[in-house]
Amino acid sequence: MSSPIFRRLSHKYANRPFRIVILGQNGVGKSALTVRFLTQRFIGDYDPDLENTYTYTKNVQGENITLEIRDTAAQEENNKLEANIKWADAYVLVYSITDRCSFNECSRLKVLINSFSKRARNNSQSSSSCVPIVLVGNKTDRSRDRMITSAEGREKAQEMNCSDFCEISVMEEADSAQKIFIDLYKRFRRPNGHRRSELQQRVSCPPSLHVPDMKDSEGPTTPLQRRRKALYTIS
Ligand SMILES: Nc1nc2c(ncn2[C@@H]2O[C@H](COP(=O)(O)OP(=O)(O)OP(=O)(O)O)[C@@H](O)[C@H]2O)c(=O)[nH]1
Repeated sequence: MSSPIFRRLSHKYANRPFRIVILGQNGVGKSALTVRFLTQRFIGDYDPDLENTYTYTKNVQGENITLEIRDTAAQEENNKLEANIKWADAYVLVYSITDRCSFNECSRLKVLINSFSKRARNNSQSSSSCVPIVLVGNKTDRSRDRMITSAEGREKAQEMNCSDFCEISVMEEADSAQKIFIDLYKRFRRPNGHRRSELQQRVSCPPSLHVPDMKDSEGPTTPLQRRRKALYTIS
């Protein structure tokens, strides 16, 4: 039988919000994606050095969901990255379709996720399982400058054993940003507030291209006023 302390800790853990961290090279649009999801708005420029964690609550098909979303600063030292990877339940890896360096950076980040995320390590024991990672190619509005094809992106997502892949223009699309986060939650959430068993997580899930789904795409009602190093609550 488990001790009372263990029961208290596991209860606390099971009931905490689902945590998503956004990782990627500088300038790929991590902050733009985060703010697009939280507020439905596109805001052009952000302070590159800030890291923010936002709490987001929303009713999705009759269920109240709470997410914690951490928008990281790109120039993070490895120990900060490690802490962020350990903190999260799921990962959004962003690159710009106009920048091959940012695409390659996703492979490095995946290696770090494999090393530091318990869930990734467990999943890697089963070749058919996937990790809660969405690979996102941003800036599709800049198609003339495209360096990474959609096929390459999809292939990389498969290689990296990601759960999903999509391309997006955060500047032009609000609904796709919603879908990225809500789908991650739906796919990897803890049913009835409880953490999924490892067995439940070990499902085969090849990455696929997103088709925007309007059902869950309404944004929060309170606009984000400004960025600051803090914990934001948006509901
Ligand atoms: N054309 C285009 N520009 C975008 C898009 N998304 C973001 N940007 C621009 O790309 C630049 C970088 O965006 P950020 O959101 O600050 O990128 P970031 O990844 O958070 O960058 P760091 O904070 O430096 O890590 C800004 O000038 C944005 O306006 C997009 O979909 N299309």
